[in-house]
Amino acid sequence: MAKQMVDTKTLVEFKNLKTHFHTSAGVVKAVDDVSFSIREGETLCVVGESGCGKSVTAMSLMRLIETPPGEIAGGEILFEGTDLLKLSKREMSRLRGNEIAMIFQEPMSSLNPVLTIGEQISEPLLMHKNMNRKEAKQRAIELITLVGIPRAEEIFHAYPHELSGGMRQRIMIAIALSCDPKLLIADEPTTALDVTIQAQILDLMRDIKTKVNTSIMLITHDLGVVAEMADFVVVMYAGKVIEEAPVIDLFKDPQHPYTKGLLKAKPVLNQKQDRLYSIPGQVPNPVELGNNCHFHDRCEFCMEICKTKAPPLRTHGESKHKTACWLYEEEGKVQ
Ligand SMILES: Nc1ncnc2c1ncn2[C@@H]1O[C@H](COP(=O)(O)OP(=O)(O)OP(=O)(O)O)[C@@H](O)[C@H]1O
Repeated sequence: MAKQMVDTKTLVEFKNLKTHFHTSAGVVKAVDDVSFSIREGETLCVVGESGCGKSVTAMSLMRLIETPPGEIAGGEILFEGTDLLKLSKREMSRLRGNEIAMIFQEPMSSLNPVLTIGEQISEPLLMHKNMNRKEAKQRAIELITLVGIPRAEEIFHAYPHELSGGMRQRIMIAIALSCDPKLLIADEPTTALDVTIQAQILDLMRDIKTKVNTSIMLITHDLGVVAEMADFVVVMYAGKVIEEAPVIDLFKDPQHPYTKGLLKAKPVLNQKQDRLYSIPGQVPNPVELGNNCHFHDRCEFCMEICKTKAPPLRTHGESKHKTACWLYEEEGKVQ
């Protein structure tokens, strides 16, 4: 596990973010009143089952939510104190790819098949860093080397289809890092890769972290990735943050029954398990969510209050560890 962070400056602050989608079936509250912060130099993992709102949170930050059907219905996303939601399209595109960069799941669909790797790494350098072609080429070759690809000069002239999946993802990381972003968002960056390549890409990201002081927002459903990469973890469920904590606290002392379930569902090496535990039930229909605990009907500790009232996300015990669960509230205990 990564070592615990000492208190540093906040880089990003999500404040009561609400991102909704208007569909024929009703309003999907994909992100429903979400607040958390990413500190400078920190790797923050957002974890949760499919459909819980991880990607929509990141896409809201990038201002890439398609409107309609999507809509940012409320809240703020402060980046170094500036609300990204209030920036003009022009101001936002100046930040995107420059101060904030993103790596997507599928590198092939993010790379342009008709441009060489060199042209694609150089583009943000020409656009955002005012470099000339020669300077951009030199920097591109440095970046190809930084992401662990040998024969950088040759790769500079290659096209995406000439590279393997793992190499293409390395190139996406090189493009994302080209302008020294303050924030790197990686949305399931290894999901489309096979297991050995996944491990190599994670090693690369960790290695890069020690060379450049970028904050990373890493989206994953894999707790193994969380354990290896995170300083801090935000657990989402059905559009809400239900627990957040420094990584060591989360693994040592998970509080929310959903987090406990996720941890139980993870296979443990060198430990015989007859059947892999899985959390009973399913994620609720996103158009039918009430103002209650969205996990209540899957929770073995469900109380009356859980069905009718949403629990607040609050500190219980260690100061950076927060949980949204009535089990930890006086109001819940008296029910
Ligand atoms: N364009 C859209 N129109 C309607 N609903 C959408 C749209 N995009 C996302 N959603 C809904 O928003 C919710 C959150 O989706 P999101 O992609 O953020 O989940 P996720 O946690 O990232 O899952 P995954 O790991 O599968 O990507 C889901 O219920 C999804 O169906």
